[in-house]
Amino acid sequence: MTNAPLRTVFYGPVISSKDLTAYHAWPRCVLCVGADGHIAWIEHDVAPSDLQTVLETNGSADANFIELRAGEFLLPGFVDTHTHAPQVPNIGSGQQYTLLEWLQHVTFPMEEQFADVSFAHTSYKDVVRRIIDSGTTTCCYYSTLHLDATKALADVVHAAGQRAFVGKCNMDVNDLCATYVESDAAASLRDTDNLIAYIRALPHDLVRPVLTPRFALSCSRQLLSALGERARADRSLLVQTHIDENIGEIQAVHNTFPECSSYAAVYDKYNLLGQHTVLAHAVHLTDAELELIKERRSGVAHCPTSNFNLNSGICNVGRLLDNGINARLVGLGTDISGGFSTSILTEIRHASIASKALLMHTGSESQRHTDSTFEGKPLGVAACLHLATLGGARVCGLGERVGKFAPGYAFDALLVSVRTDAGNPRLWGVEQDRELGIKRLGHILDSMLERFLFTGDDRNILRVYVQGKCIGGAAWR
Ligand SMILES: O=c1[nH]c(=O)c2nc[nH]c2[nH]1
Ligand SMILES: [Zn+2]
Repeated sequence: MTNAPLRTVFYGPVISSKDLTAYHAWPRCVLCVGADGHIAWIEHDVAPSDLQTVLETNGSADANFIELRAGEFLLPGFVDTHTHAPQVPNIGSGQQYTLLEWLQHVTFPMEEQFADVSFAHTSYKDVVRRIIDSGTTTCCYYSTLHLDATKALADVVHAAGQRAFVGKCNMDVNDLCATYVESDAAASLRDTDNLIAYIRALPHDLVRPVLTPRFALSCSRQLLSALGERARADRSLLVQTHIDENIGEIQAVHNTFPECSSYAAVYDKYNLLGQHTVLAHAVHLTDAELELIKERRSGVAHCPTSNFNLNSGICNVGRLLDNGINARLVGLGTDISGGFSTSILTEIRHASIASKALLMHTGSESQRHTDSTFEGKPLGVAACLHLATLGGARVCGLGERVGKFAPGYAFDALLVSVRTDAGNPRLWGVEQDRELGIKRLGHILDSMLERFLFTGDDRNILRVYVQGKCIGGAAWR
């Protein structure tokens, strides 16, 4: 029997998130990627002596065959649920500021330069390459307020083959910088509609448009209202914005929208709080806001590096998870250049540290909670992996397509190496022979994963696949 032409079969260790408390670690997995870039079939435990039979039974004996070497494994690609592409050139600067002064003195002057489309195109090529090679297979990008530069970003992402959401900032108000603002709500909407049509006309649907009211302070009521109408009329459109990041910002929102009871209530009033909304930060949510967001089933992009770096506060992610934000819909965001890293690995580390810092601050570990709750505990490896992959995919509405390895899912994946020859000396000593007993192999795989998550970098990410196609990584260059 022969099936449709099958493209590639991988044989070796495969790790994939199950939920916030557990992940699958299959040391001797066979995973077949079809010609369409989707996972065709998976056999979780195949001894070398059974391999040929398994391939033949699945009609895949003639497929391209890749056997992972000892010290290598496959992991679902990272999902960055919140970042700013035009701020990458600023990365690592301006850390003396808090949010509003940082926007004024560091960020808006940088973003203004993207009025020059040729500068934008050149910059975005570097930016997108760097983000892909960091292991991000799906990225939610903010561009600037410029239409043409945002089209350039969409073009670059499209050409690179990354899965992404690309949004043009809506900003018809800017009290912090008089030269970086759209002329009025109508112009902002016209450019937004133009961008949506442009992105939707691109030849494949890996890149999608996203409505991007920058934050409540950057939009007039008229603009918020019109954007909410668009979100309501087209449920396939994702919305991304910021919420409750910094105390000064929250106070300014209260002053600007005194008729609304909270920051979240502003977005809700204008129909921008829905199932397809990605809310970045959510550091200082009140209980009432938490309830509202939960009711609306919006997702949260947890951006711990940025929150530390801009001195915004520590988001209590355990509280969000326990309160079932959109069925536990929380992902990670690099929030460049509030955050200083293009890598979701950095967010994993800071998410872990943030959860421990909260613990130190509030005292001993919570005794009240059960094993399936998260508040008052350090985030474990399984939770970190989940937030970085499947959780992030769910936040941006792709949880049925990417974020884990299962038949029918797109093969968005990282081929990770913790071998000495990957060039990262901090990860020595974890190469092992596949002939070891299955239990020992599983244990080694746990250790490889944890050490990669906490000490790995782009040298360890040999190949980055999106929809079955290799688009980056250290071995691809
Ligand atoms: O971290 C942030 N980065 C930004 O660019 C921004 N704009 C509004 N609010 C913001 N927060
Ligand atoms: Zn941001």
